[in-house]
Amino acid sequence: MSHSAEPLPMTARRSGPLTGEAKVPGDKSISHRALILGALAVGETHITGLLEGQDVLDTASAMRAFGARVERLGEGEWRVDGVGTGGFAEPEGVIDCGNSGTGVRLIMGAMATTPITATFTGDASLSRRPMGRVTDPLEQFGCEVTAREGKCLPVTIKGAADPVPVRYRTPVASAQIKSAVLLAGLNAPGETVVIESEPTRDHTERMLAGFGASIRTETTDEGHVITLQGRPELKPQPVAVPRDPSSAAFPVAAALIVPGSEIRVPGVSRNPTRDGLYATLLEMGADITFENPREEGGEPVADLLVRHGPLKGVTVPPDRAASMIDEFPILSVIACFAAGATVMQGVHELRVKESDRIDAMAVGLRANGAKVEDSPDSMTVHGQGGLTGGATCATHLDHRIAMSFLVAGLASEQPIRVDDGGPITTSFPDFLPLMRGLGAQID
Ligand SMILES: O=C(O)C1=C[C@@H](OP(=O)(O)O)[C@@H](O)[C@H](O)C1
Ligand SMILES: C=C(OP(=O)(O)O)C(=O)O
Repeated sequence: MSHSAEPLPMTARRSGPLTGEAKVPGDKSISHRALILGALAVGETHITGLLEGQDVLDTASAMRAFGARVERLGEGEWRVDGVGTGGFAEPEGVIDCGNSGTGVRLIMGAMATTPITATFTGDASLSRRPMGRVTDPLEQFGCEVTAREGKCLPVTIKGAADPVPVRYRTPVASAQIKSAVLLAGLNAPGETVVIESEPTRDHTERMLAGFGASIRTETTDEGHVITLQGRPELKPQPVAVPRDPSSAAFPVAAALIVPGSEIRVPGVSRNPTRDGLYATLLEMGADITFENPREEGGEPVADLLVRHGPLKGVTVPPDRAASMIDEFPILSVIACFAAGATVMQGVHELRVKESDRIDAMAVGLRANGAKVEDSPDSMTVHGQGGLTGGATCATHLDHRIAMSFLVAGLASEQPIRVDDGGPITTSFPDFLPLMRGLGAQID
């Protein structure tokens, strides 16, 4: 579902030291996958720590529409009664994935090799995003796709009655493309293979293995090669969703740039395929310690202790981009408070997210006094140890753009306003109370 049509302006003001504990919500990527794999397993999957953001709630509704029983038992606690690989029923209505690229692309993959027809829609942001990157490889399995001009939503897929397995090299580093192909491969006979040049987040592979699928990953001369044996019987597993490192990035950034701050962020995933921002922050000289490292629900996690301190600009290499793809907007804010230039390379994918994130950040930061350069594939912020603020930023239906500018306003000289904070509920429904609890002035 799309969030309410009424824009929700918000303002962040210079705040005193942020202190306390920031319990950020469950990981969005893992939450989508838990619901989808739960729906494709035979029997009952019990999920704890599920992110109850709109993106994930839309995936839960979609799984119901395809015939799974999906029930909320309590806060973050959900039960999914799955229909088995290839067991999806034809949905009666249109599948509205709201704002979520992950939701729509993974669900298209999950139904493309079952002989049913489904039509997918989304909000204005999702309707602008490219779907051909997923529907092209799905057609190779034998499904039929009709889409709006430019291969955008609405998309209708007539699933393959007699699917064939696929060997596919992803043209861009994208876990959504990889995952859509693997999920389609679940109901194709034989081996489905995905080859990526750069490794991307591996939650689908980890969870498929956890649910009993035969899946292996090798690094060869061809790249990163993932091979899935089709038609497994997926066995329900308890899934404990770790806290989302992409959501943690916002309170972490706020603590780094607001003088005198010291916060703890417990139980955050430290999956190496998601860790690029934290590697970058350490190179910038950030005072972050990772305490109590442990394994939870098949993912490495740690408690973060974050303190304000001086930061210096760095160059982020292109081969790190995939491991921090959603964190560049907030990194560009942190970079304004560092000394010297922060250069972000290989970031062209940011142009096809909920908004063109390079443009949205460059325009908004410049309006608030920052010196920013951008190219089709890069962004450079010339850090001046602070930000003037005072301007209103357009968020373009993009939760990460909204949260990034609100964090910036906590340490800028003048308040920073966003035109619409409504989309924040897609990934971080408790962002405002959590940040206010640390001492942030946002209203
Ligand atoms: O697979 C996933 O859960 C995601 C993959 C990334 O997208 P791409 O696959 O388009 O890079 C990321 O930006 C998105 O927030 C979540
Ligand atoms: C890009 C994002 O999500 P999605 O692609 O699922 O819309 C994000 O959460 O930053």
